[in-house]
Amino acid sequence: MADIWQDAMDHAVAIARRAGDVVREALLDDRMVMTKTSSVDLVTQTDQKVEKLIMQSVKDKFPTHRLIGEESVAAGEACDLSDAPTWIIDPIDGTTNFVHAFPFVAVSIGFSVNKQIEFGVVYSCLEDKMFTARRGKGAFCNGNVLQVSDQEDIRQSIIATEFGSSREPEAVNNIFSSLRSILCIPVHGVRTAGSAAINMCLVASGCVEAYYEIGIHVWDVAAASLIVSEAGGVLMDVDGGSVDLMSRRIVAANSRAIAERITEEIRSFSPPRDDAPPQH
Ligand SMILES: O=P(O)(O)OC[C@@]1(O)O[C@H](CO)[C@@H](O)[C@@H]1O
Ligand SMILES: [Mg+2]
Ligand SMILES: [Mg+2]
Repeated sequence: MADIWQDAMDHAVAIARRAGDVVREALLDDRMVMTKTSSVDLVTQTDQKVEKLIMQSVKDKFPTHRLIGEESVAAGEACDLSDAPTWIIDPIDGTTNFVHAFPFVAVSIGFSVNKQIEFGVVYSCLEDKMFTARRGKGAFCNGNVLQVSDQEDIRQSIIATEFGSSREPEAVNNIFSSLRSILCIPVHGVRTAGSAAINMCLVASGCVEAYYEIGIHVWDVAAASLIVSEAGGVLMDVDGGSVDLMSRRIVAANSRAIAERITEEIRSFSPPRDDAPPQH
């Protein structure tokens, strides 16, 4: 039976690759840096240019589809996920890495129907790695099958996370408290790629056993969430319940056991949801 979303997924891969060309070309220019929620929450004209490129291409080809984009939301658009076919876009996941030419910079495109991710595309454009997943059909990197790690012992695992963009002492203490508890399980190591999407693709690739973070947004993780689950991984809320991609909290792991062990060490809190009414 023909896959009704194959055309859309093919378009996502093609536009992600084209967006990657724009990112690589921009690396050669002087990257004008702006800030958003804090002095370390960076955005560039390339983020905005890439999001416009992706969104316009979707509007032209799929005019009835809805769009959620990081930079559009930052400019005041709503972040409401309905049952309608919806493209969930992070034009550059890893903007700080982009500004510093640190080689983990991803274009992330998730596609949701009835609030279920149907396909995910994460293009790590400085590595030229195209991560893809179609619901029920597996996860791939440049066409090669992805499978999570079979490591069952967390003490022989590497865990990924991010420090986020807050430099408020209380928020930083919270992050480091969880980090210290996890490091001292002990685990083999903790890594931060600087991109949630790439951290999750590393889980899907079997390179790290788990990734967790509080503070992510739906556009950081929508595409990679399917890539993890189609590679045999598990998604969970930081308190151990079901993951909610709008909650800004996630654990992605190679197994339920390791995911649950991670949740035991996280000092959880609840940031304002992505779909929360705007604060006036
Ligand atoms: O702003 P960007 O570059 O799209 O997001 C970069 C990022 O590192 O910030 C989030 C919070 O730490 C991470 O989850 C996410 O991947
Ligand atoms: Mg991001
Ligand atoms: Mg971004």
